[in-house]
Amino acid sequence: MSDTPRLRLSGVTRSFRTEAGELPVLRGADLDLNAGEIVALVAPSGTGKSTLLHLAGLLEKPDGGKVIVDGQDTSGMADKARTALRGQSIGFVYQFHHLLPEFTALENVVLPQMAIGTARAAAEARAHELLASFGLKGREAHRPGRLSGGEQQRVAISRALANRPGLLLADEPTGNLDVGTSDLVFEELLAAVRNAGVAALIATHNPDLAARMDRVVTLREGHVVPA
Ligand SMILES: Nc1ncnc2c1ncn2[C@@H]1O[C@H](COP(=O)(O)OP(=O)(O)OP(=O)(O)O)[C@@H](O)[C@H]1O
Repeated sequence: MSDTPRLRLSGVTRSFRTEAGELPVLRGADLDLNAGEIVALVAPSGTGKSTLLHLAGLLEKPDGGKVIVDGQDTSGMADKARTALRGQSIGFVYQFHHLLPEFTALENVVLPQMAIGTARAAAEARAHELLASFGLKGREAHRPGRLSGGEQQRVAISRALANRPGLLLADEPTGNLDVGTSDLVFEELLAAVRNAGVAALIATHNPDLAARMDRVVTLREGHVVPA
């Protein structure tokens, strides 16, 4: 495994224009995430967790500072290159599954692989393997609407890991599940991430879940600091 951090945020700034004026959310945030490291992001509502995850995930650009993914500085990158890097190196899990409702569980895991050029047969084999590892053997042909909330999140996690990303970003990944299911799915998520040696940044409001990760950070006055 290389020593290059899977994610490096360096002096990242981001503010939003609001009716009350300029709202500085991130004021020079620094964070290094090494391969295999699982970090919890626990911070009060409105302090910038989603903003940070969107910037780390190359969904938005910072006003200043650097977002470096797998050693690649994304600052001056063209949109096409950012999209390619995102597809190849970053997996996302959201609070709500965001699966494509018209496609089966299998297809939802196959499509992001085909989007980066994986052949269908190989993508299907990988999808079968991932879904089986989350206990979804026999459910591959179901559409999301016919799966339980926990099953939907397991498909979403399979999808996030499908391209073997170096970095997984998750925003309250089990936040919409009941407590028992949330614990179970969260354990499965952590096990899969550890197995794959993926670096993960996981925002959660749940201190019990955060305690199971390697490190807990928070946001204070626009900076990432140890919790
Ligand atoms: N596009 C935007 N335009 C204006 N203000 C925004 C925008 N996005 C976020 N904000 C503001 O920036 C601050 C941080 O928002 P963000 O969603 O990152 O917080 P959060 O910590 O993820 O909150 P929560 O835990 O409630 O999801 C909030 O005050 C929010 O209102």
